[in-house]
Amino acid sequence: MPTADAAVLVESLVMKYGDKTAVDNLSLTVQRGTITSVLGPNGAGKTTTLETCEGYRRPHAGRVRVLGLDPVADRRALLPRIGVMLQGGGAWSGVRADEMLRHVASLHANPLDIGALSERLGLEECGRTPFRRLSGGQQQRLGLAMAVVGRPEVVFVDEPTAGMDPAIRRQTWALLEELRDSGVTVVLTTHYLEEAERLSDVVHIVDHGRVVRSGTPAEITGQGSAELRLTSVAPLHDDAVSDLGRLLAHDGGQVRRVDAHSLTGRVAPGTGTLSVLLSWAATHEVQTQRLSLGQRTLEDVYLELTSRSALQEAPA
Ligand SMILES: Nc1ncnc2c1ncn2[C@@H]1O[C@H](COP(=O)(O)OP(=O)(O)OP(=O)(O)O)[C@@H](O)[C@H]1O
Repeated sequence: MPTADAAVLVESLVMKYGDKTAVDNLSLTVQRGTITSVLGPNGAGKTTTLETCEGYRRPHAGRVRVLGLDPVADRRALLPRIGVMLQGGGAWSGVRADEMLRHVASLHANPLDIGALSERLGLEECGRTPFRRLSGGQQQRLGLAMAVVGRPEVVFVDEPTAGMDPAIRRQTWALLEELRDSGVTVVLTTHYLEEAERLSDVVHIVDHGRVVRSGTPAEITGQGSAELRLTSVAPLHDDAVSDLGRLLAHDGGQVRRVDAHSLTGRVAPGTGTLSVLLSWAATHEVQTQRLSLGQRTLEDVYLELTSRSALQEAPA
């Protein structure tokens, strides 16, 4: 992946809070004009990484560049070119929503039309409400408006749709997609994996302060292969399981036993696999209690990558 002209470049970043290493040699690249999601469990180091890109924190080791600039040393040059939506809104508690948005707009040379943006994000109804009195979803919307009003080249949005109702969440997706389509780079974190899968051009999955998988959602979910899950009423014979493995291997598939009654596998999608399965079940007299053959989701892969370590850490 080319990195020279990247919107965001994070190289071997290390961030510590006292003795605790929150970000542990993390590297990632965000290409211009993409929606790139940084995903990971609570405490994985996503916010710390974003805050370092935004210039709020100085790297303990490693290098961060945003639009080719150092977010700390070149802060004055970079600030007008980026937009930041902090977790929890980031506005002053007593200030009215419309005043806050006008104030942020006034800091930029060529801001978006405030009326249109407020309408777009359903903020007109609460313009006169002090920030602390806004609902959680309204605070999020105001935070997003403040991040994008200055027409940034790169916008960092930390959990933008947390607390939003489904309709507003969709409007927010549309706004982020429009920004991307107009050339803006969007870097976001979210715990909604369906949202990440739908919106992102590229996804970085972070766990324990490191990137554990990067790619497009299609690459990560392994489009081109399907997930097989089968549970039999009676225990499955070893012969039957290895026979199925042999049959599906012709199309590059593989299966593995989960327990006495169940198996799982990565197989070629389509009717060929289905007919192999049906004739195999007839040959070995396997009566299926459950049989599913479908595309893996980003959530499946995410849980596989991150729950393994969560389980290892769980107290005995
Ligand atoms: N100011 C701080 N002081 C001490 N420890 C901190 C501080 N901020 C974050 N941490 C710790 O650093 C680690 C990474 O936190 P971070 O907020 O970056 O994670 P995250 O991936 O954004 O999590 P979440 O999904 O919950 O927002 C966590 O263990 C957290 O407790």
